Amino acid sequence: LSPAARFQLKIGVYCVLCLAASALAVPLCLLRHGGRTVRNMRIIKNIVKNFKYIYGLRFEATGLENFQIEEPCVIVSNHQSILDMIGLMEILPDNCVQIGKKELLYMGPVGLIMYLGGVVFINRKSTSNAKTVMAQVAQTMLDENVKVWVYPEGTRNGNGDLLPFKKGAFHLAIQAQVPVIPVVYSSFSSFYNPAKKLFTSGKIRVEVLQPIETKGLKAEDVTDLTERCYCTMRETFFRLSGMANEANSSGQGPQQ
Ligand SMILES: CCCCCC/C=C\CCCCCCCCCC(=O)SCCNC(=O)CCNC(=O)[C@H](O)C(C)(C)COP(=O)(O)OP(=O)(O)OC[C@H]1O[C@@H](n2cnc3c(N)ncnc32)[C@H](O)[C@@H]1OP(=O)(O)O
Ligand SMILES: CCCCCCCC/C=C\CCCCCCCC(=O)OC[C@@H](O)COP(=O)(O)O
Repeated sequence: LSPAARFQLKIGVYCVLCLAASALAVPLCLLRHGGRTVRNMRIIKNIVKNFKYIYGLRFEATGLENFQIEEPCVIVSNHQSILDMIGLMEILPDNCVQIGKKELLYMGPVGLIMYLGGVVFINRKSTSNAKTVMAQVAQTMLDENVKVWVYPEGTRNGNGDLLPFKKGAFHLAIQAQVPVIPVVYSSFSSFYNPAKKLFTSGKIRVEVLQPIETKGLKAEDVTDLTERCYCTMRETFFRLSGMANEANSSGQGPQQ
């Protein structure tokens, strides 16, 4: 097999695996909990945690104790690829739902299992819709003590740096007055690169950083909170990925 065909095959297997595992998990979730609830995430997690063995991925996680807080929180992490779902389930704390784009709902059994797991779907093309949904989430997380996982880059990005952060996650944290917990995954580029048709086994470092408190912060502090979080996560990303620290710019976004 050529490297390109091998790459396509591995991705194809991943898609089939996700579809098949979802089709298996749907009846399990329905029998166990009867419908849409975050408690289904435990079932999904226990299944997905085995995917890493198929691809020879190893995870080395530190800072997991930072998830041990009583109150809800907003977890923000970097987003490199569809493989992030494996890294997500590797460390996902209990009672935690993710924010996802609504297009994911239409992936057959995969959409259904996300729905059953309590994933909150937003329409990224409509800021007002996204804001309304996020405001409801702020209330729900307090009422039901759930954590919310957001990818603040808003899209996948595997180019070896972080995209500038969108502000939704930070509005959410300030509205609910709950801490932000940053989570950083090291770069996949040494073992996974679609442009180079590279997909081998590899090790991923994950660090759960200390909670950043938002008590007393107001809407006008969102930009500052976003930027602080971005800088900390970018530094951590370069450190975990073994790259020279390029994060000496003061603001968000790639340096000119
Ligand atoms: C069993 C086997 C199973 C196998 C398969 C299993 C599968 C799954 C299991 C479950 C796993 C689920 C995994 C799901 C992963 C999903 C990943 C994704 O889909 S990532 C993409 C979607 N997520 C996001 O986009 C989140 C990040 N985006 C944001 O936070 C954005 O801010 C937004 C979407 C809320 C809005 O974006 P946009 O319209 O582009 O607007 P902005 O530029 O961000 O903001 C415009 C101005 O509005 C202000 N703003 C933003 N939000 C708010 C708010 N909530 N309240 C008030 N104001 C807000 C913002 O500040 C901007 O104003 P400015 O003046 O510029 O500051
Ligand atoms: C009957 C319909 C069949 C549809 C077949 C689709 C098969 C797809 C199967 C498995 C794919 C695995 C999905 C795992 C979930 C990962 C979520 C994810 O990473 O979404 C990407 C999104 O965050 C960002 O989107 P963009 O980078 O902006 O784009």
